[in-house]
Amino acid sequence: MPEDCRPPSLTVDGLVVRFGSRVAVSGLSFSVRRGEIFGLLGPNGAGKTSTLSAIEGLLTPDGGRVTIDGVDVREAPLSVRARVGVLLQASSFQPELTIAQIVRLFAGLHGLRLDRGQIRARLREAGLEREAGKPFRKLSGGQQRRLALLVATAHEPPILLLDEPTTGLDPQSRRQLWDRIEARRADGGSVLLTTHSMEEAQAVCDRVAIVDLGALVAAGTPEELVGSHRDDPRVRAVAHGEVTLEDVFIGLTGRMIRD
Ligand SMILES: Nc1ncnc2c1ncn2[C@@H]1O[C@H](COP(=O)(O)OP(=O)(O)OP(=O)(O)O)[C@@H](O)[C@H]1O
Repeated sequence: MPEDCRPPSLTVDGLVVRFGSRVAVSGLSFSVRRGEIFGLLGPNGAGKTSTLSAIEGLLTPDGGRVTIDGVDVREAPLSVRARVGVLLQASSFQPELTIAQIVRLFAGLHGLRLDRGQIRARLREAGLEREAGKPFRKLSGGQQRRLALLVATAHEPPILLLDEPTTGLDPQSRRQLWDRIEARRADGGSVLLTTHSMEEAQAVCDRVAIVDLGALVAAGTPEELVGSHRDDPRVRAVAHGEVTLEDVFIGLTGRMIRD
C-alpha cells in the first residue's frame, strides 16, 4: 500500500478542551497513520499536553472526537489503555523501588506477568541491565527517561504518546531515545510526540502540525512546511538565511513569549 494510503490509527477531530473560561484546545483536527512519527509543535500553552490528555482519556473533551482504529476513546477506555503507551513530561516512580521492581509492577498493571529473565531482557534492550537492582532515585536523567519509555511500552502498545520525551537529555541520551522511537515506527507502531526542538522534529518526524492557541496553524512534512512557507513575508522577516523549520514556526506563531 502506498505510504499515504495507510489508514490512520489515531484521529483527532474537532477537539475542544476548556478549563473554565480558558479554551486550551479549539477545534483541533489531525490524524496519525500506522508506522508514522507525528510531531505536535507549538509555543508554551498552545494546547499540546491538553490534546495528549484528551487522547489518553485523562480529561473529557468539551467537543470533538478522538478515535483509535475507528473506535471512540470515550466509548472504549479499556481498549485505549491497552492500545496506547504514554510517556508524560515528568515521569517519576517511587524513589526506593528498584528498576526491576518498577518494570514488574507496571507490566503487572497491564496484566503482564514478566519473569526474571523477561525483565532482564527488557532492561538489556533499554540499556539498563546493570541498573536492575538500583533504586530509582539513583538513576541519571537519561536512565530515568529510558526507564519511563520502557514502562510506557511494556505492554507493546501500537500507539505511543510522548510529551516532550527528550527535554533535558544530553545528546547521547537523546539520540538513543530517537533510535528507540524509530524502532517502534519500524515495527509498524504510530508515535505522536510533542517537542520544542525543531531539530528533533526534522530528524525524526514524518509529519508535523504547528498549533497555536489550541488551533492548527499548518501541517505537513517538515520539508513541505518549509517549501510552502518559504516566501511568506512573516517567515522571511524572521529568517537569517536559508529558511528553516524554526523560521516557519516563529513566522507563523509570532515572536511573542508565551506563559
Ligand atoms: N489544569 C489546568 N487548569 C487550568 N488551565 C490549564 C490546565 N492545564 C492547562 N491549562 C491551560 O491550557 C492552555 C494549554 O495548556 P497546555 O499545557 O495544553 O499547553 P502546552 O502546549 O502543552 O504547553 P507547554 O509547551 O508549555 O507544555 C494554557 O493556557 C494552560 O495555562
